[in-house]
Amino acid sequence: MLPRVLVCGQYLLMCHLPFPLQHLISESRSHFLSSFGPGGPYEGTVALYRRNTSSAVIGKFDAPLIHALADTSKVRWIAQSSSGYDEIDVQACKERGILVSNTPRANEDATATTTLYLMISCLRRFSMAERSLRSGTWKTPCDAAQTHDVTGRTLGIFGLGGIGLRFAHLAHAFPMRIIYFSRRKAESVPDWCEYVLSLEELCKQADVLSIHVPLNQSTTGIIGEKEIRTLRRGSVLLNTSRGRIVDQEAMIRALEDGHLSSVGLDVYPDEPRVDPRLLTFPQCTLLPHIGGVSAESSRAKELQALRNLKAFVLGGIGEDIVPELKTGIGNSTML
Ligand SMILES: O=CC(=O)O
Repeated sequence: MLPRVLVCGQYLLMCHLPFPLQHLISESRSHFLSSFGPGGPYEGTVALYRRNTSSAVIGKFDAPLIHALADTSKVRWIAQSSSGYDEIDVQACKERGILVSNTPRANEDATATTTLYLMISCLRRFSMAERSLRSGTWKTPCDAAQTHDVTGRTLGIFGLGGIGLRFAHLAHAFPMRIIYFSRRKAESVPDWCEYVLSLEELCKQADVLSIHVPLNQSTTGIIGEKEIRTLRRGSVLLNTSRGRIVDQEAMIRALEDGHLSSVGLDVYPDEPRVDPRLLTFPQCTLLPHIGGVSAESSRAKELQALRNLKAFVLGGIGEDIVPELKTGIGNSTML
């Protein structure tokens, strides 16, 4: 039997592939996990193409799912079609010899553009102004004279990966002063992109703090009460990464007492649920996790995930393995 790839989640491309694609037909997690055996619809599957949309049917790829998958199937590769892979328990994958790839780069421009929009909208209150026009009250209650120019402000970028750097370039055009903090000082970044030595220093200096680190154990809740209160009064917080990186309760308290003038969010801790208290701050701009999605980025993500799968199926090892799994690869290849 030819090795097969199972598509979990939305998949749009029509292209010729050197392996058969099976689409998910399961309507429950238990059906999914019991379908890899002999005679089952997913028999012969060695790799999965995955999007987060599959969670609605089969749930997150948490430790129980990964262990069950390893026990009942020959799956050795999960190609996540997005840059974030926090819905996959990579430690469990490591224990069971399953590799995970993601699609870094593919949505850098889309996500950076979304962050730019959120920043402009928070400072100039454009989303609020549009809502006043649409509700028939023209400019009221948005008072444009109370809004702020972007030019000349200090943008603090937390995490200077591909998206953070692309956003830095876009924001520098105003110009803004750009500072960043990452686990390490980035190589070959422009001189105008200044490294600061700690997250605390970043928060002290920024008028706008923008989050571009991935969600993992060490970043969960990393922007908490202390970091938010270290920002100057009236600062803006932007998050297009993952909701759980910010302590939502601390953020809402800071909106309530005016320490944060507004927040621009594309992500929330418990999506698709949005805490109703956030809707009571009209000056905030809130998007429904669409930041990394455009026609171009969706195509690029699918192509990149398929390239990773093709390399795995044909050569025994794919590309874009997530950092946590880059060591000890030898045991997990198909060959
Ligand atoms: O949120 C979008 C992504 O992780 O690509």
